[in-house]
Formats: sequence, C-alpha cells, structure tokens
Amino acid sequence: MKNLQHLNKYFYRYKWKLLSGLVITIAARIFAIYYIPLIGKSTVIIEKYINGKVTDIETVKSELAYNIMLIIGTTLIAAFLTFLMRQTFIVVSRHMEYDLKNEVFQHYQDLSLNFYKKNRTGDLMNRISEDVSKVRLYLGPAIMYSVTTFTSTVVVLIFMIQAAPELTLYTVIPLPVLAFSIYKLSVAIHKRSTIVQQYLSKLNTFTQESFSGIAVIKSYGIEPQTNENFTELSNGSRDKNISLVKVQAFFFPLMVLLIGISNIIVIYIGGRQIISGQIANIDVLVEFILYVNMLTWPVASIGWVTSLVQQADASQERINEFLKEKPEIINPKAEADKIDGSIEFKNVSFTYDDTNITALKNVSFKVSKGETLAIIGKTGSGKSTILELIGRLYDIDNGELLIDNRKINDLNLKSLRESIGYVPQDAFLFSDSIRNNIKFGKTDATEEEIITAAKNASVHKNITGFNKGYDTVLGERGITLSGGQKQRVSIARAIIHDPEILLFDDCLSAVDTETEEEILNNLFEITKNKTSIIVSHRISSAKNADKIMILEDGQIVQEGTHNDLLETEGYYKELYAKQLNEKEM
Ligand SMILES: Nc1ncnc2c1ncn2[C@@H]1O[C@H](COP(=O)(O)OP(=O)(O)OP(=O)(O)O)[C@@H](O)[C@H]1O
Repeated sequence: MKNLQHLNKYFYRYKWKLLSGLVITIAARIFAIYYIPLIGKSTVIIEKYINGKVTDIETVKSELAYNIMLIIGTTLIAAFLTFLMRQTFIVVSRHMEYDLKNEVFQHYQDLSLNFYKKNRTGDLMNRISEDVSKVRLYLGPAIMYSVTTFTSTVVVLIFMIQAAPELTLYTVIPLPVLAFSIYKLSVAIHKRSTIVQQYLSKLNTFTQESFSGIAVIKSYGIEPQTNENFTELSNGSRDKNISLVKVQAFFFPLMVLLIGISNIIVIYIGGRQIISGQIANIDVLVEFILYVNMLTWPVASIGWVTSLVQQADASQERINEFLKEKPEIINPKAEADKIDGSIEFKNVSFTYDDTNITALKNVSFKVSKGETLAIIGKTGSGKSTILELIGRLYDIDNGELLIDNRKINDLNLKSLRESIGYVPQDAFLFSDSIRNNIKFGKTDATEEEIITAAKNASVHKNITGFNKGYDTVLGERGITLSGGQKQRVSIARAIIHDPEILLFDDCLSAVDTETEEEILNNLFEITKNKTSIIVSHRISSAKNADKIMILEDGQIVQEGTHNDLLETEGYYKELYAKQLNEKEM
C-alpha cells in the first residue's frame, strides 16, 4: 500500500468532494437498511394476528400498508443517494486520473535523453496509460466500495446490536477468518499483478516497434517470424493473466461461504434463543437473516476491492519508479540569459554512460559570433556529439564548454535552448500539417515568416506542389515526404525562430548537390550574424565555412580553411579528391 501514498495529495486536492461523497454514502446506507426493521415490524403484526393477540384485520392491513409505503419511500431515496454517490466518487476519480497522467507526462518531458535511451517507448506508454488506468480503479471504484462496505457494515452492526447483542457476537465469528484469508490472497495478487503489468509492457513495446519498423519487417519478409514472436509474448501475457484470475477467483466463493456460515449461526443459535425465550419475537430472526444477507455484497466486494488495491499498488510502484527518476540536466537558475552565440570548447572530453564509448577526447575549438564552422569526419568520429553537447542534451565530463565566455552549465537552460536552431541528423516531423511542423520552431509565426523560412530551406516549391500546400498533413494520416524534403522542412523549422546559434547535423545528405548549393547560399545570408556549425560528409557543404575541423575517433586531427586543408596531406584532401572524382564520373 505504501506506493499508493503518492496519491494522497490528490485525495487532499479533492477532499471536499470526497467528504460529500462520504456523507451521501452514509445517508444512502441508512435509507437502504431501513426496510429491514419495517419487515420485522410487519412480521410481528402478522404473528400477533395469527396468535390472536390482534383481532382487527383492518388494523393489520393499515399497518402493513403504512410499512409498504415507508419501504417504497426509503428505497427510492436510497436509490437516488446511491446514484449521487457514484456520480461523486467516479467523477472525482476521473479528475484524479487526468491529474496523474499530466504529472507523469510532464515528468517524462523533464527527463533527460539518457532516460529515453534506458527505457523503451512501449514501456513508457504502458505506464502512462495501462498503469494509470489500474490506479484509477483504486481512486474511484475501490474507494467507493470501501466506503460503502465500511458504512454498510457499521450501520448493519448498529441495527443488529440494537436488536440482539449476543446473537450479533456469534454472527461475526467468521470475520477474523475473512481478514486472514484476504491478507493471504492480497499478497499473491500483488505479486501476480506486477508480473502481468511487466508482460503487458513487453507486449506493448514489441507491438509499437513492429508498427514503427513495419517497412523493414515487410522488406525482409519476416512477418511470420514477427507473428511468432508476438504470439509467444502474448501467450506469456495470457498465462500470467490466467494465474492472476485464478487467485482472484477464490475471493467470491470464500465470501459466500463465510456469509453462509453466518446464516447458519443465525438460524441455529437464534432458533435456540427463541425456543429458550431469550429472544421474545420471531422478527429478530427474520431481521438477522436480512441483515446478514445485506452484508453479502459489501463483504464479497472486499475481495474485489482488495484485488483492485493490490493491482493499483503494483501499477503505482511502476509509475513511482519513473517519477523518482531525476532529470540529469538541471537548469541552474530561473532568470533568463541573453545569449550572443560564441562557442568555445576547452579540452572537452565526453563518454556516453550507457555504452562507455568515449566520443570526444580533449577537443578544443572556438567559433565566434558571425562565424561558420564545418565539421567533417568519418562516421562515429563524434561530430553529432559536439552538437548535442552545445544543446546541453548531455553534460560534459571534463574540460570546459563556454557560450559567450560563460560556462554552459551556468546559463539558463531555456534561454540556451531557445537561442539554438538544431537540425538533427534524422529529421523528425510530427503527424501534423507542414505549416504546423514549421511553426513548431516559432508558434506565433506569421504566414509570411513560414513561407520565407520554407523558401530559404528550398522546400517552398515542393510544398506548393502538394494539393493542400502548407496544410498537407504528414505522417500516419497523411503523405510521406522524401528524405530530402523532410530534411528541408526540418531546416525551415530551425531557421524560422531566428536563433543566435544554428546547428546543422548532416542535414543536406539527402538532397542533390544543386539544391544543396541553393540552400547553402540562402544559409550564407541567414547566418551572417550568427554562429553556425555544419556537420557534413560532403566537401561541398563545408568548403565555404570560415573554419573546417576534421574529427577522427573523437579527436581533432586537422583544422583550417578549405584552401589551407587542400594544401595539407590528410583526410580532407583525400575526401576532396574522391568527391571530385565522383562528380566527374
Ligand atoms: N546516444 C548515444 N549513446 C551511446 N553512445 C553513443 C550515442 N551516440 C553516439 N554514441 C557513440 O559515440 C560515438 C560518436 O558518435 P557520434 O554520433 O557523435 O558520431 P558522428 O561522427 O556524428 O557519426 P555519424 O557521421 O555516423 O553521424 C560513436 O561511437 C557512437 O557509437
């Protein structure tokens, strides 16, 4: 249960609504039980008439009619109050579910990139949807039925004690057995629920990855194997669910058995007490049978509620596990910073935690405002890592990374990221219109700004060529852009908000050399007063930069201008010759 303590703040937030729910429940239970003494009274009057103690049939009839009217009235009120009770508890639980989902989502957003590498998307999705839904069953139905069970039991016991205290004592004898069995079963349910949720996460992850990678699966023709893997996982999930259901299935019969025992006790001991004259009238026996049966549903629901609570606890444990994760990248201060854009690396080294790969070793360079640096190097040499460190997606291990001569970790994180326009290597576009994808970089952008950005990224003509132009929807529900078109929309998104620093990570690799030339010319104008870094495998993208840096295995092996590097033997000169050859061929 301790995992569920996290939710207490929500109970506190909705305390007044919950309190009114409690009052309504108590009233509903009192009205619901009221028919039992009325039935008892009716039995007595009939008994008296049979025994000849009352002779006037009209008195009997009018008393019975009066009791029936009261029974109908109290039952109607009880029904209305029960409706209100459900409205209160279930509606509140939906509010709490919404709050919890928001809390989890916001926390996911705050977590660093490393967290997303360590955990799989299917698992993240499962915890925010399936697990939160399980927790909702605790927040709503479980709480509601607990309140109902508790109030019903208290109200019924009060009525029973008033009628016959000693008989009440005998009737509740099975309760300790009930408590013990509930405890035993809950432990088993908790264990099995955790496993069920873990399996569900695995299944979701597998499904999500199969859909995302459907093109690869189809092109390799491995659908049968994928189906087999899915069946295996889903069989596992089914078996775990069945093992959970088996334990849950014990509850109901157990409750019915215990209630049955109480009924036998009432009839046996109550009957003996009536015979011995300890209990005066038969109505007590009738009322007791009804009281005990009235307890059947609340007592039986204890099993169900326990199971819900245990499952919710297991789910909340999984949610808490992520909520406890702290963002690795911390914003040092609340005040915004004005960023000009000069960048300096001083002996920077960086090792990725998860792979232990040292991606950068003692890297030092400087790019002043208005300058363009091009980084060239073989694959895996650390080019993208440099850009990610400038955006503080990771923190450096050693050395100093300075922005405007200030340590990057001392700058307001939001200001830093707002001053950067980053075009990643694999352009990601959302399933939304092209307009909204470009506006993502500046939500209040005007139509003119959107078009200018698209023109500068040389993608305007492509967009206007689509039937719906800028309203063309991309992704799952819409068209799929070519690799080069995606890259250019992604460039438009980065330049639209006019950032001080522009980082282009091999983002022209999928466009032809002519378009590349056109974009570079546009960028040359745009980046005049900015700091820009272009990562590329092509000499054509790098040659006009103020400075070119060659990376190899995380170290700078050559640097200079295009002309400097052509005069030096090394990777750049070789690459130039190779690419020139390819062009001529
Ligand atoms: N997120 C990551 N987690 C762990 N290791 C990583 C991560 N990203 C990169 N690496 C490793 O760090 C090294 C440098 O990678 P990086 O992506 O910076 O190279 P790159 O020069 O940009 O390569 P490419 O030209 O292929 O994009 C590689 O060995 C890579 O395997």
